[in-house]
Amino acid sequence: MGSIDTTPPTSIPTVDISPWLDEHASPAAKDEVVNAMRDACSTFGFFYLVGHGIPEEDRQTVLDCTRRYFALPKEDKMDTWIGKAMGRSFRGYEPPALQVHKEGLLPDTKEGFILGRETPADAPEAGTFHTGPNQWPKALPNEQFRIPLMEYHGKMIEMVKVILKILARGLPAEWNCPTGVFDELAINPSAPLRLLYYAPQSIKQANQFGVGEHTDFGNVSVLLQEEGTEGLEVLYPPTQTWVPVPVKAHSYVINMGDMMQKWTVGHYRSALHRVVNSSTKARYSAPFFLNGNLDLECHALDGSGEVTVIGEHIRQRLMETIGGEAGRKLGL
Ligand SMILES: O=C(O)CCC(=O)C(=O)O
Ligand SMILES: [Fe+2]
Repeated sequence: MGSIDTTPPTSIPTVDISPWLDEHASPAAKDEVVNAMRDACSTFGFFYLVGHGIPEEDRQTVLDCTRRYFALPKEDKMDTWIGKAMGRSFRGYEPPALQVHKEGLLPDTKEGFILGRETPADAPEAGTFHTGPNQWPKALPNEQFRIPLMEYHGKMIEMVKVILKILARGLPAEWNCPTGVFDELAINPSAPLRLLYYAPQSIKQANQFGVGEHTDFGNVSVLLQEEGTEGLEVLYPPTQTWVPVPVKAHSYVINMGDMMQKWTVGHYRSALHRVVNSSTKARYSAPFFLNGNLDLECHALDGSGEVTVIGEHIRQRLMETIGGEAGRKLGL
């Protein structure tokens, strides 16, 4: 029997996927990538991703767009208010204090702007859950907001497809899953990119966070954070300790969501995390969530029989954090 480690780790692991992307890398080097990602996702559920190939310039452009949006006057932001989004598409401005993650906590202080795959208003599916046209702020020229953000959004989907291929290879061999087991996830997926702003907090209340402790709902989350800021923490279950996740230059923070945990019957962990923002400095971040194709029926990969439809699962989880009247108004 192995001994239980009672020493909390000081950092989440780092996974370099450059050998996976390099056509000249050896099979052994690719296997090492698979093993590193599998170990990170089955212990922490979180890792720093490096060697991803997304140019730094693209990442900085997204953070510039985020700063630009939140510098707009309140009326301009409210012009894109999520309550004005088509049907149940869930796009646009999310004012502060919309989400409560746990009983006893005050609402999150963060505010956000949500965009996703562009579905024209006249498409038959427009206005169904998480599907529809984006709401773009009139005050920002397309070249300074819409165009670079949609380009980045497309790159995020492609990058997550690569991560899914690696994760598929890291599933237990006895499950006999094909290497394309996750491929259908990324076909017409629900894939929100959220621009987030955490206002400086001069007074920190013990029961209020930038984002209260929570797990992500979907399959794979890709977080871009601004360098020189801090606040993200991940719970390490064996010791029940919050491990800080400081920003590491040129990296993403990747984590598994609840749907991935359910689908893989806990092989990949969806870990609790939170953002403590007690800094007197503003903080910007841009998490991207690959929830996946909303109609997809996910059969538990160990063959045990449980079936979950992604759209239903995501809607349930959202209702738990944006319940009551606000949730009803947004079409949950
Ligand atoms: O802003 C961050 O660093 C993390 C945000 C987060 O956890 C979320 O939006 O789910
Ligand atoms: Fe999160």
